[in-house]
Amino acid sequence: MSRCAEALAEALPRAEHAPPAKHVPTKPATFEDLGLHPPIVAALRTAFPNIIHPTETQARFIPAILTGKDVLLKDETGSGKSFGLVVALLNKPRVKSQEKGGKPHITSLVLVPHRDLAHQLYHWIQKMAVASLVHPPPSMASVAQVLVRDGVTHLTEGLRSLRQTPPHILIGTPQAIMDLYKEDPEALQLHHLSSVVVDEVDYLIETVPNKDPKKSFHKSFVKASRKLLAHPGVTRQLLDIIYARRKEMNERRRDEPGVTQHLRRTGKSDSQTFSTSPQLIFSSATLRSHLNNYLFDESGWLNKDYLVKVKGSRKPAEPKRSAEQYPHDGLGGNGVLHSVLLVSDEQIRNIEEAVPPPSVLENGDLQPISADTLFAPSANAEPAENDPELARKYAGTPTPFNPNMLEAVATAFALDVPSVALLVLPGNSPVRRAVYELREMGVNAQELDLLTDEKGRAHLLRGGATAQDNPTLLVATLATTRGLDLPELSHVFILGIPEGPKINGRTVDAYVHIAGRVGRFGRGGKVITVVEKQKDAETVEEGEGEGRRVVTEGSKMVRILNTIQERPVQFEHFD
Ligand SMILES: Nc1ncnc2c1ncn2[C@@H]1O[C@H](COP(=O)(O)OP(=O)(O)OP(=O)(O)O)[C@@H](O)[C@H]1O
Repeated sequence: MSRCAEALAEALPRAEHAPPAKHVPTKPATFEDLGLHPPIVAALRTAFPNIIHPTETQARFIPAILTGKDVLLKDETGSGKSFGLVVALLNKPRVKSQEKGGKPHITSLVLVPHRDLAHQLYHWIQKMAVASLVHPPPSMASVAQVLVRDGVTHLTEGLRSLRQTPPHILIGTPQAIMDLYKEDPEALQLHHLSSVVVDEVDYLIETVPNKDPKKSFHKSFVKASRKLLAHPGVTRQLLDIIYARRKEMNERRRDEPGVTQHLRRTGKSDSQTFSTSPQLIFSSATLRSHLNNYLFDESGWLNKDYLVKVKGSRKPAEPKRSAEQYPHDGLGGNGVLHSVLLVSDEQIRNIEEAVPPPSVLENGDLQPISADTLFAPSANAEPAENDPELARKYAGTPTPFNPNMLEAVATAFALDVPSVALLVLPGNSPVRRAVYELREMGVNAQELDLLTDEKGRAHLLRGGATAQDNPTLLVATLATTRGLDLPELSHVFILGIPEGPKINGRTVDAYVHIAGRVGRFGRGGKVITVVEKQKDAETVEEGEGEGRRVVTEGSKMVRILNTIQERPVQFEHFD
């Protein structure tokens, strides 16, 4: 290990000296109160001067992590979960080799669903490492590394780098980590890990909700459960490898209920088995009860004797109400406005249920820019042009997108977005093709790619949204936007109902995550879902007698918003 990395590692506290969790005082806690080591807090303050106090949720889970507990963490999008996790992991003591002069081991493994999120966490760590008081600054390879699938480079350069300099924190997608494990299990040294974090756990570990055996849809539950058994997913497989001993012990505890007491009576204990495995942290804004139950009762991975559940308290679940019963003035709880646009060949309009927008927007950044200003040619604007090769390629093939819907996005974007917006396409949509179509409409559209694209990475750095000459529309799918934090973002456009037309918990969660890209830390924002206005012949009816109602794409969106206690607001540029 390099001298500077050694120095940073030395600056970290020893495990046995980790300060105890403190009670959260009534005045805002400081990061030092949580037990974070002063050099880490100093680096945090220098790198992120706007971050002054820990959030409520950080004040609860950071001490738990520092004391080695397993954590089940659930709080709303933008509450600082991922950021707090990174800070806590940086603070953990480095796992050193037992051999004299041996290389240190990887201390923490962070599993994330996609490479852009891996890159974002790395970027936060890099900023803090650069700002640390250790001189010269530590080599980044010894502090953190990213391992994501990228052709085979993760198995060549990635593996070489891990062998050469095992990092304090390894961030990767489960597939890439599994590839590497199969190639060379020793490179990861999984048995030496001190912590494992699974961020966006509900995306990485699939579970099926338990259904009443008497109900007709019980069959589909059985089918889905069988499918899951046959294809458990890579994250489960990885955790089964890392926590094989815990799993065995938990199973033994379940099958032989008195085993723990028996061991204690005979002077032995099974707690050693649990504490020699790395602490395990699961995090997400949406952790449904079936997943929670699976993780807690069935998985066998957790140390239930030493575990905390941290659940956000900002928005308690309320009994279901109809849209009219919501008292608020249309401005969402966290300053976010939710709109739904219905698009047909003839027009773009708001859904009927939408209420007028609040007269004064709280966030000055969101004041719409006039169309004249936007469409005026600007000296600095760099129009995003399509590659002629692409034009040739796409010219002969029909677009997979409804042009009216893309046009609605392009128009709304031009009329209202001051700086940066995100367009989320349905899963499996060809992102490049959407970018092409939007550019043909004159939109400065870019594929969201934080890892390989310098322009993309720049979006992680900038602060709040200020009007730009040529606003950017970043284009992505749900799979690549989970957990991302783009400080400039003021608008999110969603093409169609997220996760398909069926309205269930999954659809609602998908909407929550997409919408959660704005409204972070009081920055406000707008979420505009664009759906197709069905022709009368295409509409479906539900229910009987007085309860009979026509189900449209618009009414489905109202249902989703109702579930999350938000009310649709008119997008003011359309009727
Ligand atoms: N204590 C804090 N004070 C102010 N800002 C913070 C604080 N902690 C984190 N942030 C900022 O808040 C933003 C959101 O943080 P983060 O991505 O960790 O949220 P999250 O809860 O993980 O969201 P999601 O559920 O969408 O993944 C980031 O820009 C981060 O820099």
